Amino acid sequence: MAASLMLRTSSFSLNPNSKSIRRNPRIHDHFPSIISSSSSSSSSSSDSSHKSTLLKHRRPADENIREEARRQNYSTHQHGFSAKYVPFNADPSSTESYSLDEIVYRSRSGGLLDVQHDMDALKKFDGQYWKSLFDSRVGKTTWPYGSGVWSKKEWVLPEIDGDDIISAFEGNSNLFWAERFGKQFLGMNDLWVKHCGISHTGSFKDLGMTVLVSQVNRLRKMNRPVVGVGCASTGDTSAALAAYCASAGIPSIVFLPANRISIAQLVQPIANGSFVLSIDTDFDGCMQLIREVTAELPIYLANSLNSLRLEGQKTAAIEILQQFDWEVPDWVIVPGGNLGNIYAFYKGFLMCKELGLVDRIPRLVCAQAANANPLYLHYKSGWAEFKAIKANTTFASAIQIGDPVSIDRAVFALRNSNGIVEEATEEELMDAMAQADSTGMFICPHTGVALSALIKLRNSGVIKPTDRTVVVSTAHGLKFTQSKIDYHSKAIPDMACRFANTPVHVKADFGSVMDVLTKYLLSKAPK
Ligand SMILES: Cc1ncc(COP(=O)(O)O)c(C=O)c1O
Ligand SMILES: N[C@@H](CCOP(=O)(O)O)C(=O)O
Repeated sequence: MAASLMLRTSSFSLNPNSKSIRRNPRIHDHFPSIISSSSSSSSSSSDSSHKSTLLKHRRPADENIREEARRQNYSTHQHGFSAKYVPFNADPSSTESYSLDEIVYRSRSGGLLDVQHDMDALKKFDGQYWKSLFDSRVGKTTWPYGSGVWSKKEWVLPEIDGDDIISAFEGNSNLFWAERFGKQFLGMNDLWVKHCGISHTGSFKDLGMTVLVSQVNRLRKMNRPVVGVGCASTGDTSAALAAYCASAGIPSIVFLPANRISIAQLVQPIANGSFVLSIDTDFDGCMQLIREVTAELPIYLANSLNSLRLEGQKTAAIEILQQFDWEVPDWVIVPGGNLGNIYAFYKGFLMCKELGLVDRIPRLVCAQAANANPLYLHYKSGWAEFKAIKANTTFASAIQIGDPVSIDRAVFALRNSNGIVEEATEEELMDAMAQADSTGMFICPHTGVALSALIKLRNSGVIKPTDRTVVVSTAHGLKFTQSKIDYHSKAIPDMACRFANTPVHVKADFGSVMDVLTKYLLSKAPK
């Protein structure tokens, strides 16, 4: 009785895509439990009170969503989907590979690793099948598919049990139509900002961290030697690591460059109970130290050197395609620092192409602060020998990185997507941030770097007015209020702060207030 109630009630879950699911009988064969909760309607009752009673009792009152998923056995093991670590960009003849249950960050030769999926198993299902499946999971609270990352579980960590997943239902972030910014500053009508920073800990790092901490949770249950999880950070990775570890009850350790991250970012791991080390060096120094430490102690490395992270981050690319109804934008612009994310985007787009969801991938642009621009210099040299640099201070503090661990991944992504690298000076990135904010956004300086790159590429005619363009916004503007205060109070040496909106100090009397308001309204009146 309870089960049939559940099936009937689920049919009222108003899945906007249930029609497309019904058109594809193969999904019913392979994911019966999923389909039963999305399209098994047998009721045409118009009695809405009956429907709402049924909705209320979708699962027994003493059962939570994780238990519900367990009972329905949403496992995908039976379909033979799997993934393993292989050396990044390995020669096709290479047989080196590692189980994802091993603790390994580098290949035998010391190179990067990549997570390789069994594409033959995934290809047994066509593009329409995957589109329908992913679409059917958006906007639900079904464990774990309510997450934008885990809604693509088969392409992320196919073998992990739902019980081991640590998720804050991250992802599914707003793809914002930047109507006024596009029109006013660029003459563009199809400009979008993917707000990855409007998320659980305020940056895109949540997408990768849910995957990494879930896998750690699994490893610990398997009694693998993982006492804690650690990272070096410019502020966002540490915030995400702290939150997901706190949620899982796993100790986290973060190495932060002293006095180089915002107060908002510093307080995040403190509040979430991380063991916080403030170290007198820059991010590259912290990164070096965490690599050495994780080689000695039972601390699992959570930086994007660990390719697990990128499996989660790549879902932002898939989500962009999904939000455009599986149409491919012309350009995607991503701010780059340690350079994992640009590769994650490439990988997400490429998987969609290889599995038949789309027929091409967008051109990628990686945007760097001119004060921390090793990739830009490498690009300008025609990809000659890469040279790490000493990164200078930048308002885009989360990308103040001179020796990015994922340099090879980034070069690969850019070369294979006909990509471009641009840079932005401090004045350019701060102006772009202020301009965007003046049109109703509230972005971080890193997004300012990406918007500056867009402005340059529009001005040079590389990006056309009607090109569909997505700028990836990587963190929440509220993490970087001090830089906005400095800008708007014109307190930045050698910067004109052309778009500053300085508060007016006014005496507390009616006449003074009237005077300033009259002047203001006259300046705004239509000419
Ligand atoms: C807010 C923000 N934007 C962009 C980046 C760059 O991402 P990646 O290091 O993957 O290049 C980072 C971190 O490095 C970040 O924290
Ligand atoms: N911006 C990052 C720098 C580290 O990048 P990761 O992706 O390798 O963890 C941060 O927020 O720490």
